[in-house]
Amino acid sequence: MTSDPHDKPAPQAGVNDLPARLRRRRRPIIIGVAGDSGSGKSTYTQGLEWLLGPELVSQVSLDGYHAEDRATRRASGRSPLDPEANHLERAGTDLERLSRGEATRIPIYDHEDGVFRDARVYQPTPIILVEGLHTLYPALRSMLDVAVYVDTATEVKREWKMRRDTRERGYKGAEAEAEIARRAHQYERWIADQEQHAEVILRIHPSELGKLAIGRLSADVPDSFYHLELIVAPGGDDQRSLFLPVDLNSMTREQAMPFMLAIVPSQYQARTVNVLHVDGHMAPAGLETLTQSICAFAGLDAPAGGSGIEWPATVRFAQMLVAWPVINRISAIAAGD
Ligand SMILES: Nc1ncnc2c1ncn2[C@@H]1O[C@H](COP(=O)(O)OP(=O)(O)OP(=O)(O)O)[C@@H](O)[C@H]1O
Ligand SMILES: O=C(CO)[C@H](O)[C@H](O)COP(=O)(O)O
Repeated sequence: MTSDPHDKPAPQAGVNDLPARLRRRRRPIIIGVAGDSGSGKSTYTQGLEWLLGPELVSQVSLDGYHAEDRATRRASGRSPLDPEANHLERAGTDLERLSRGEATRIPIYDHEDGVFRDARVYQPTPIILVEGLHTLYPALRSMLDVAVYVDTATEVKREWKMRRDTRERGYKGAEAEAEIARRAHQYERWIADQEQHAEVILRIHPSELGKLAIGRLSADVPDSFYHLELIVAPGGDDQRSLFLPVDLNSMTREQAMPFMLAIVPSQYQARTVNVLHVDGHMAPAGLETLTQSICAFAGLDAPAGGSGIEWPATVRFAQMLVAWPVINRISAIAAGD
């Protein structure tokens, strides 16, 4: 760790042939992502899959390790947020096998109807994204090469979860409401503490641009605008991840406003971290430059569309914000082999 992150050079583009290095490795790199249900874990890590492609990256969901399916939970009253209602030791054993590069049977939970499907034999890719409610619990944490936590404000998470669970997971509105209310204290009790173990934290709040205006904000703030807060603690000597590979100030020169950027070196939980705040309109040119800079740094071809989902610019931007420190860490690991 450094006490003064300012004296570090900016990252150079094109220094790292990451795909070739990753293909040469025998053991996968494991990225763990934890956070509440509906916080955006899958959404915000899909940027890594988009950048690196399915040959190099795949996801494992820990939801398959729930001890009970939805109908059983309704009868028992247990919550999937309770670590005791999950087979975390078994998840740890499976993850250990994957980390040795061995094909492993992974249990599958199907959210569409809330039942378990047949376990699937999973062939490890060079990078494995493990996402779930308890990913940074002790049973799993020691196997992770990078730990990420997504912390989305309650009101934002509520809206996203309501919409998704009623449209895609077969919940009735009232039922989804009741479930969210029931889980509020469970989140604080069982999930939130994992944040202290993460080296990359993404916080998402409602847009705060209105508070920065003098008098009244004279621009639209659509519902899709959020205040993103990216907290990065360097892993080992990896100082590059603290800084974005581009000067985002150029985004303020775009026609479209409003936009806010702040970079705040901080001490947080006894660690030196950098905190990046962005809020508002994510200009397409800035997003493109950020994507290209990450690709150039890692020696990646620019992604040719392909994830099947056209993400709004605000979501894609957050995906790239998370991808940057993670790719830095992956590069440092792959370079050290
Ligand atoms: N910036 C955003 N704007 C609008 N919707 C978003 C945004 N980010 C995520 N969402 C939506 O929020 C919902 C929850 O996201 P996601 O499924 O990624 O969460 P999760 O943490 O993986 O949830 P779970 O653990 O329950 O599977 C999804 O429908 C996703 O499309
Ligand atoms: O906390 C969750 C993580 O996604 C889910 O609620 C849990 O996996 C159970 O899923 P479902 O609500 O679809 O039965």
